[in-house]
Amino acid sequence: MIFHKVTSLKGEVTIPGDKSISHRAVMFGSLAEGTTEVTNFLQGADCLSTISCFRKLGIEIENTPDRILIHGKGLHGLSEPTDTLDTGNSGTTTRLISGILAGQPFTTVLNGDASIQTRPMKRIITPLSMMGADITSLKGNDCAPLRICGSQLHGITYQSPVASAQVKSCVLLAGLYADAPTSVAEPILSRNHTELMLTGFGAKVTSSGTTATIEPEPDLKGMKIEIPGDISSAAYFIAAGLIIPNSEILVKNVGINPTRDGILRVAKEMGGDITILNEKISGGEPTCDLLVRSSSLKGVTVGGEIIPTLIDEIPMIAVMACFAEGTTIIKDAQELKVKESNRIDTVVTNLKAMGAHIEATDDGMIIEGGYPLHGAVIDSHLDHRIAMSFAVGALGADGETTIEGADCVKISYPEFYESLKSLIQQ
Ligand SMILES: O=C(O)C1=C[C@@H](OP(=O)(O)O)[C@@H](O)[C@H](O)C1
Ligand SMILES: C=C(OP(=O)(O)O)C(=O)O
Repeated sequence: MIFHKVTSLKGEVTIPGDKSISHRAVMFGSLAEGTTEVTNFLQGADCLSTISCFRKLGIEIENTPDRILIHGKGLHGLSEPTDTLDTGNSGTTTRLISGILAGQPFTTVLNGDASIQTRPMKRIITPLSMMGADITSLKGNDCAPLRICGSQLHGITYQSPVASAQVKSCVLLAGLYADAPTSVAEPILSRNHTELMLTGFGAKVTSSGTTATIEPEPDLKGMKIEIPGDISSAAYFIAAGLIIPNSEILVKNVGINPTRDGILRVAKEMGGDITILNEKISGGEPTCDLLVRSSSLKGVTVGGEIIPTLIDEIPMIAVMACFAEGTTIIKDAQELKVKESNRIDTVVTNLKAMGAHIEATDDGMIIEGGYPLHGAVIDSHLDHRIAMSFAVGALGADGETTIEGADCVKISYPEFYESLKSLIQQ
């Protein structure tokens, strides 16, 4: 897909449903008694992978344009699938479903695409094995394909070495099937959608600092869920509005859960002109609209506790930093190496191709902003976050930019390019 520099972005965009929350609605709705009705569900390929897996586990799920109906069968209502569950490109599907499958009285094999088959699964194999699960990486490389022979699980207290909501959620979901309460502590608090939504379904989940604890065998009851817009998708329009001159974008329906809102805090610290409007609670999560205007940005240091709250937005922050005066340092972000692509490498290589002054570090990158970017051929590595971040960067770069594998945005934001184009002023 080819992009050129634009002079101004104006208008409004409504952000589609949150990917993390959409996955969880399907999973928890499947484990609840009765029907769960979900509106503003994200029809991205990752969430469709979750639907397909739960259908194979015997759950009837009606997917219509205005709502999803999940006919849950209760905690013990899943049935043995007849073939491998395909988790596609989705780390969230792979890791969360593994926690559920560990507690089932049957064996399942899970696999996904080439990217999923390189993503680390030892981080879930270790705690699930401590709980008594029999889980094997079939190629012996601690990645998918995984075979999970479910069994009676034991409650554990687990200290996770990584701040990861996927690890935390996996262990808490296995804890639904354990013989005693299960606790997970993490080095820094990660997104808490699992804790919030499971509580809504009737589970007993308590959180204290960076530790979450779940009681086993709750009666989960189907419910209605309105999914808020995904701040990780909003990030592209926030950045676009700030870096493109003469721009004003109203970004509507953005989830601003404090465990996810790091991008807003960083954009404001960089000098971004962002006004929060219409704050409300939707589906148990805080949401708002954001009015974003072109701004003169300055470099910042991003590291420590804020990292889990903006981990998926770092490619966009790196591109934004090229349009800011001064130095931006991104650190404590080693997790970027184990996403859909190695996002330290893919960001640094592609930004260098556009003329940016950027160096990779072991846990992030250092960017000298203020040097104009020029068009280049960008390899997305089929990573949706890379394609979207560079599409925005291309609108501020001189000349022509080609994004290879641009179609991968279907993973988390199928309408991304249409929404971006609708803002371009001729
Ligand atoms: O739990 C989730 O929904 C997610 C957690 C994060 O991954 P980690 O748990 O690996 O940090 C994030 O990068 C991913 O996009 C979605
Ligand atoms: C890392 C991501 O997702 P997942 O881990 O679910 O593949 C992402 O969406 O940026």
